[in-house]
Amino acid sequence: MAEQRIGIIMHGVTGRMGYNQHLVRSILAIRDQGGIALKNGDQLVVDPIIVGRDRDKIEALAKKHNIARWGTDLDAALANPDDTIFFDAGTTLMRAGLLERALAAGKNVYCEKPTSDDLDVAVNLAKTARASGLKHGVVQDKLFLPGLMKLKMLRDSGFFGKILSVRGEFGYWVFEGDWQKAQRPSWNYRKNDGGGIILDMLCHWRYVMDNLFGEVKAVSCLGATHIPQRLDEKGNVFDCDTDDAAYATFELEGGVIAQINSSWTTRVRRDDLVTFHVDGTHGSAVAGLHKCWTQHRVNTPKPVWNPDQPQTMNFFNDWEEVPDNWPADNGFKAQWEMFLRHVAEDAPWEYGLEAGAKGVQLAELGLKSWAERRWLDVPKLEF
Ligand SMILES: NC(=O)C1=CN([C@@H]2O[C@H](COP(=O)(O)OP(=O)(O)OC[C@H]3O[C@@H](n4cnc5c(N)ncnc54)[C@H](OP(=O)(O)O)[C@@H]3O)[C@@H](O)[C@H]2O)C=CC1
Ligand SMILES: O=C1CO[C@H](CO)[C@@H](O)[C@@H]1O
Repeated sequence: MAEQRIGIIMHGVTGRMGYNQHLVRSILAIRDQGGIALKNGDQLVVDPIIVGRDRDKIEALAKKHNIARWGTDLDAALANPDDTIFFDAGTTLMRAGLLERALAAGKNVYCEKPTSDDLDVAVNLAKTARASGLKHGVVQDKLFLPGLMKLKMLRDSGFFGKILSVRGEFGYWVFEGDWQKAQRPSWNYRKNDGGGIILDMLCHWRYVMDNLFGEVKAVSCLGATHIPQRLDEKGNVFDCDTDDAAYATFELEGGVIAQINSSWTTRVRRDDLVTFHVDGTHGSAVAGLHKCWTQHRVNTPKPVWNPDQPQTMNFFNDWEEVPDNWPADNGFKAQWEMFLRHVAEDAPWEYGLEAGAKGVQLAELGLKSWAERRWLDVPKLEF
């Protein structure tokens, strides 16, 4: 068995996502498991260099995790021909510019979502990546969640019959930062810093719906800024000028109707932080991040509306859990492994920057629908 090295420039690893999901739980986990086995029997071994603007933070991370290569000079990192992948989980607004630079330096590129806050920029980025012949990709982590993979299995098995509708509930309470520390960065609530839950979440919902329930054809979205002021990381009060909740309805291919609420201002009383309830002619299912419950047409109870009596039926008892028939790895790591295989041995890959642009498109249309108070069609993008 021969060893093949792959050099990865990682940017944004001092942030929440870059550190937890991409550095520690993906690339370092892949390093520590000894790499990944390629089809030809070789072992692909990852060799990251972490790059960021804050020397102290980057150096401390490198020391803590035994990462030999680190730096603050991105141009120098991009100039090294031995590193063939550039990854970004930094701030949304810098993403497209960084990826353009990396593509110009001949790097394969992979990144967090959204690829931009502007559709034209996202489309041009996808076009540039396509024209370069380099490999490119965007994180679509929700597709790798066990709960959503179970929904896909149910759909592929024909369990649902015809899918009629989908109700998605995403969210939890994000503390304002006064008497409890906020658990999200403050830029999420400032438009000029790339914040807003519509931009954050509609790009996820685009690939979830396209891949699991039907291509998105039209959107109607109402946003809200429920909490007008919060405290930032330094304890200073700031004005929130962008949406912290979004109430959206979508028309999908095949007549499926999807409603998805996304909120940082809701208290959870449901199975998980995100749940999708799918109703079909033959069966229904409710999936959270990991678990999924089903109710087939033959197991469907027949309730009778009688407001004069307390409810006697326990509706939760009529659902059966889908077993865990395959091992669940971290979804970000699973997608990283696919991307590494795509780069190293041209393995199939469906998550290019075109998919990233489609996510930005839905977010942009969601914002426009809110501003103009109307339904909008989702046109097909050309790359
Ligand atoms: N797929 C998913 O589930 C999720 C994806 N995301 C996406 O990930 C990205 C990062 O989000 P998150 O981790 O929450 O954000 P954080 O605020 O935690 O991290 C931001 C990162 O960007 C860097 N950065 C910020 N401003 C600058 C600048 N001016 N110049 C250079 N570097 C800068 C920070 O570096 P420094 O430490 O030096 O400040 C840090 O590494 C966003 O695009 C977001 O949409 C976010 C949440 C979930
Ligand atoms: O993109 C995202 C996906 O889900 C996460 C869970 O809250 C969010 O933090 C987020 O910003």
